Amino acid sequence: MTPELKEKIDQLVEDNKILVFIKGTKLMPQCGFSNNVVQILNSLGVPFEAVNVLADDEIRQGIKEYSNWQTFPQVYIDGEFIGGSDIMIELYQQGELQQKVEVALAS
Ligand SMILES: N[C@@H](CCC(=O)N[C@@H](CS)C(=O)NCC(=O)O)C(=O)O
Ligand code: FES
Repeated sequence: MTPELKEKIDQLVEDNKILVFIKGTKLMPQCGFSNNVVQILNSLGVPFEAVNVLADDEIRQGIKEYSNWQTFPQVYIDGEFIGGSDIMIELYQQGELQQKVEVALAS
């Protein structure tokens, strides 16, 4: 990955307390896995930013290396890589996601 791309991703992660890399947009997710995390975050009613990896192949490939995670969605909360759809569903069901999000938004 180029230093420029790493810097671009660093900036995105830094600027957005809750950031998701998904296929499609918040309003129109293009895959069921991406849709899962969008709906979970919508149901929590928290602000979040979404990057559509289908619209940017450089980011689509680069973020896999950056996160060391090969699939989408990818979720970052407060600069920390959380995981994908399975992990988000699990955290949500355990009530841990609500907690993480509250802590992130309060900081
Ligand atoms: N078990 C994964 C499912 C996600 C998944 O399998 N994503 C695939 C299909 S959308 C993917 O991103 N493949 C890599 C790519 O399309 O670049 C999760 O929990 O997030
Ligand atoms: S785009 Fe086919 S499974 Fe996600």
